[in-house]
Amino acid sequence: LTADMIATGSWKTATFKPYNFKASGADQRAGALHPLNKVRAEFRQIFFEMGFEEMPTDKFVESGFWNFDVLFVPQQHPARDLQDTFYISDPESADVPRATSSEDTKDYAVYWDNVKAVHQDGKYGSIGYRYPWSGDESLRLVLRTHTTAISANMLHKLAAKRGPDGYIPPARYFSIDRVFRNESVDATHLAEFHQVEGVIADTNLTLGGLMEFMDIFFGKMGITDLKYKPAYNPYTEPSMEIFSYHKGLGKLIEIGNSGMFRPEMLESMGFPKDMRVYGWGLSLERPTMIKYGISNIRELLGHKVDL
Ligand SMILES: COC[C@@H]1[C@H](c2ccc(C#Cc3ccccc3)cc2)[C@@H]2CN(C(=O)Nc3ccc(OC4CC4)cc3)C[C@@H](O)[C@@H](O)CN12
Repeated sequence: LTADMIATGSWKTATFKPYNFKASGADQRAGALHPLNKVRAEFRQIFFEMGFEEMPTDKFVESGFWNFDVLFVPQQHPARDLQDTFYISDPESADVPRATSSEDTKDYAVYWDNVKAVHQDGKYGSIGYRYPWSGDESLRLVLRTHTTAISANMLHKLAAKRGPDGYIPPARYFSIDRVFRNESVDATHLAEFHQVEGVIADTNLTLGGLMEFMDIFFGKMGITDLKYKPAYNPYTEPSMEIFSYHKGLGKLIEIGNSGMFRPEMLESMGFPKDMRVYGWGLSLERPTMIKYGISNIRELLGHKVDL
């Protein structure tokens, strides 16, 4: 039946086959939520219900100062080499760190000097790395290699806050966003991935408390029976790799990494010696690939082409 048949009246003499009301409709190319966004929403829900505040992660480009130096990562560390980190050629360098809003009352010159001192000469009881710390190196621009750069920026601001009791208020921050590593690409690794990171700042925090919190946090994702293995990060001491036995895969798998941020990082920011900060991280891609049975990480990118 066409518009023309109706207009000319020819429909009156035409023969039509009977309607098949049982016929299925045409394939509707309906949209669907991206698996990464579905897993991201699950993590965000868990963070929010556990009292975490989401960090602003809309800065992919960071200075070496925020991405490495404030985290007590020495300027000779291999993670800072070209084969691990994407450096930006234009602009050539970042501005020196400064307050970016009127309510930011931190003295960035003092912070800069503290970071330089703790690397170069040691400070706060640490012997430091004892090398000539370079301000120019610190101002080189990189694609952030981890969201811990933002965690450091948020913790630095927290150190200036005071609660009604006159002390720095406890805080819980999280972020889930893209990070960039100049790594060789394979079926499970791309030059970028989404890092999930949480930090908890408070007094009387212990390593046992971190393990207990990890059990609860990952338990909410159905990841149980965690095992902890001593590890090393320049910015956390002690550090632990987190493992879990995955029944589906029939093996122990690495779930993430965690630790207590070092005093060289926290006291440089102005935190008192009794303030501790938990940090932990994992990727969004790994749980998503396992949950949705995706074997090649490229399936998480771009259009899914039906072959
Ligand atoms: C360069 O690779 C880094 C990435 C990524 C990672 C590792 C560490 C951190 C961190 C951190 C940190 C530590 C201390 C303080 C602050 C942040 C963040 C991301 C994953 C971390 N990993 C990872 O996600 N593994 C994982 C996580 C969940 C999961 O769920 C399954 C349903 C059951 C399965 C696996 C471990 C490995 O995949 C590892 O090979 C790759 N890691």
